[in-house]
Amino acid sequence: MEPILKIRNLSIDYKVNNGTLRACDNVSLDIYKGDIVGIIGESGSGKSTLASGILKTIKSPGEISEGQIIYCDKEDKEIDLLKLTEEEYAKYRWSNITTVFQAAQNVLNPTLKIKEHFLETAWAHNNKLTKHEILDKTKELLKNVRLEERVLDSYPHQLSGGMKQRTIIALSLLLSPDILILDEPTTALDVITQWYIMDILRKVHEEMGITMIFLTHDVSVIGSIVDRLGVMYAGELVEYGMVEDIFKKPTHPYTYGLMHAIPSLHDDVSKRKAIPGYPPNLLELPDSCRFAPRCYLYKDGICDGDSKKTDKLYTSGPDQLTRCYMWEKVNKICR
Ligand SMILES: Nc1ncnc2c1ncn2[C@@H]1O[C@H](COP(=O)(O)OP(=O)(O)OP(=O)(O)O)[C@@H](O)[C@H]1O
Repeated sequence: MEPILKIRNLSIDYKVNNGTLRACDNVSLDIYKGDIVGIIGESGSGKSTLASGILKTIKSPGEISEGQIIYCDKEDKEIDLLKLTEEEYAKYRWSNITTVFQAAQNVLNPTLKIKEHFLETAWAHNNKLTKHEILDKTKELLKNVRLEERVLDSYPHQLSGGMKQRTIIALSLLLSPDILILDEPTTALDVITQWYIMDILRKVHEEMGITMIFLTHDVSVIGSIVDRLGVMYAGELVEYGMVEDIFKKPTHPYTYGLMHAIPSLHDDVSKRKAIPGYPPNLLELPDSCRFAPRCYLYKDGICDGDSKKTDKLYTSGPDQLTRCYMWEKVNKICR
């Protein structure tokens, strides 16, 4: 399988009053064509910053300080997105790489009918399309997200939150992009609507083969849909691999903690455990490995938490990478 996106040593900083905060630190990962990838991590771990980096929407006081994001287009041409000017990148946004985020519903203009959103978006990228062509495609997309055609004549305030989110998903697919980035796409919705939307996205993926990147703090929502899972902690990617491997054999103690914190219907809820402690303040990182203050391997003296050894990712399985150099011990020692 070929990567569609190669992220290399991506670092993104925010300049704040009391210093520079590196929200995304030296992140490298390959996203493969047609895959569904989940990026999980606690609040503040840098997921949204990573998404904004890929979309080149980082705003001051943030800036991309180093790295490359190579996008392989539909003709297999490699484009370094970070080298594009704002104008050049605009050609790729919507048509190639698009996004749906948590507060996406607010991007619907309250004074425009839903159909006008579709027409304006399509014409902004290709003014040769006829109204008929756009509405035909729109109706097909609405069907994919299980919305009736009548929503076309509605105003946003006449739709429920879940309907608005499905409208945005349909809108994001209008120009047949090949990458869809979903940043907490269902967080603001109730649990039933969350599952309904995840099911729709699964079907959209089946039918369109689009590469999807989900960013969320809630692994239980995406666990059943993603092929690969990346785990972020304090700005770093700490583990990346196939979702079954990560669920069955996590090789970073943080991932282990996350997997054992998820409640399940099949086992004793009292066995679920929250990870003790809190993520570090990114302006006052520990001298040790960033996870050491919360790690059993470190607390039990099995690992010395040497930060220099966490500068890179180690191969911990045929298709699995981890930042923990004691990864072989993780499943034996963690509890
Ligand atoms: N505009 C900004 N200015 C200053 N710091 C920022 C800004 N945006 C994000 N940060 C900081 O960058 C770090 C990563 O934030 P980010 O929003 O990327 O994390 P996240 O994992 O997406 O969290 P959440 O799930 O809560 O959205 C945090 O410490 C945050 O305070």
